[in-house]
Amino acid sequence: MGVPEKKGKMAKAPEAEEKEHPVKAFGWAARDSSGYLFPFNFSRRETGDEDVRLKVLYCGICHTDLHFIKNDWGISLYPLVPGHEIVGEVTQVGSKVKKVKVGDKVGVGCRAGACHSCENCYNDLESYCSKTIRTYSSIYHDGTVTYGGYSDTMVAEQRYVVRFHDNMPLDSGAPLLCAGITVYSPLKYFGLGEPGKHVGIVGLGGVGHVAVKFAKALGAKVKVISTSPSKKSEALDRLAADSFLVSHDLDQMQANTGTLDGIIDTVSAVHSISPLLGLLKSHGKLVLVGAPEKPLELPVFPLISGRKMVVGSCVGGMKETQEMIDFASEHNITADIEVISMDYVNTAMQRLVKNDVRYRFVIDIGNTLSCIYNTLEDLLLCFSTFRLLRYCNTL
Ligand SMILES: NC(=O)c1ccc[n+]([C@@H]2O[C@H](COP(=O)([O-])OP(=O)(O)OC[C@H]3O[C@@H](n4cnc5c(N)ncnc54)[C@H](O)[C@@H]3O)[C@@H](O)[C@H]2O)c1
Ligand SMILES: [Zn+2]
Ligand SMILES: [Zn+2]
Repeated sequence: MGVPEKKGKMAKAPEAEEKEHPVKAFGWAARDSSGYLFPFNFSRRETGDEDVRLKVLYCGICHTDLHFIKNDWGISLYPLVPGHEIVGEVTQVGSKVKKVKVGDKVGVGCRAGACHSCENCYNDLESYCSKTIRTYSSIYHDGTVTYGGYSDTMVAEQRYVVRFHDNMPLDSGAPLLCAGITVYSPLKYFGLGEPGKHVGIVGLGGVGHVAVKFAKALGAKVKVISTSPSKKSEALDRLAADSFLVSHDLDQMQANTGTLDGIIDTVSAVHSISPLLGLLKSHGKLVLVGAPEKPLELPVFPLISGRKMVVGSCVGGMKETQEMIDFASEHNITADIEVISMDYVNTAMQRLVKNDVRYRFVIDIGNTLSCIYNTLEDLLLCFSTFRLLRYCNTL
């Protein structure tokens, strides 16, 4: 997800916003920073001329969802429906939509809108627009709060919809809409995803494991740098990385000094970047995409002496997101996933905190969200009937 600047205290969405649009929607939302998600009724706008409506089928769980539901960055709007790795089937299109048609399989990622008139927008870099609108927990053009993909239905402007190819599985393809573009974009922009380049990937989680796949497919040599020696065989055998380095093994780190052209750092928590800078060649680039809630310490001397760069990257523009999906489709790149039902989401969040997932949870929204809804309705109906019968008996 686009990582926003930290601002002030948590905001609260006005209660009235939950039902202010004409189209009923149902999802799961966090109501406060306890991070617990509950079933939630809300509403979505009508399908506008430029809009695509979809039935949500799958939605990945990004660590950003966890940051947001816990208000780690101080910008969460509650109630908050997370989810920005959304795949679904188009059910309706506006009169000006040319890009997709009813029945197409499409994806919606981290962005719902932008100003479309600034330099970044002209250059198809919507995620860097100062008025960028996130898929959830953001304020849309009409002043209402955006809600994400842990929900049955979604509506998105066609510019923010990407086409899925027939050979792309919908469940394991979903995480590419955030994790995929988050690594594809800096690999391309910083010239690291190229034959002859040696790239390090730090943090073998949802974003990191996809980074290995894209970097390999783009022709780079890949080294995984991890705190967990247990991930070595997975990195080498399952993800086809070229080598593996345990970050707290000082001998291994020393032996690899000055070997990497660049590093993509996906770590979600505060950590020391000093040892990573040591792994870079002169003029090497450390690209931060992980978004810890507190600032990292920046050691200046290794930067000066090696003319090294520490840079950041925020998802990617919509044109590049489509390019990434096309590339992934051509090279059979998908995420390694564990598909879960909607009612497992709170357990999944607890497991994500403990890094207990290989490597991305994906919620089977299409088959499990409506069931829960129906089950809840059925339960309410049974309860009412039961009370009625009891009432009759006592007469
Ligand atoms: N820049 C962007 O546009 C963008 C996009 C997507 C996600 N993100 C951010 O990237 C981060 C990773 O997201 P994810 O979905 O891959 O999360 P994840 O939980 O799947 O993976 C995080 C990885 O970091 C490792 N890690 C955690 N704490 C660590 C520590 N102290 N030291 C070393 N390694 C540690 C974990 O073992 C895991 O491999 C999150 O902060 C997320 O918000 C940023
Ligand atoms: Zn994300
Ligand atoms: Zn703009």
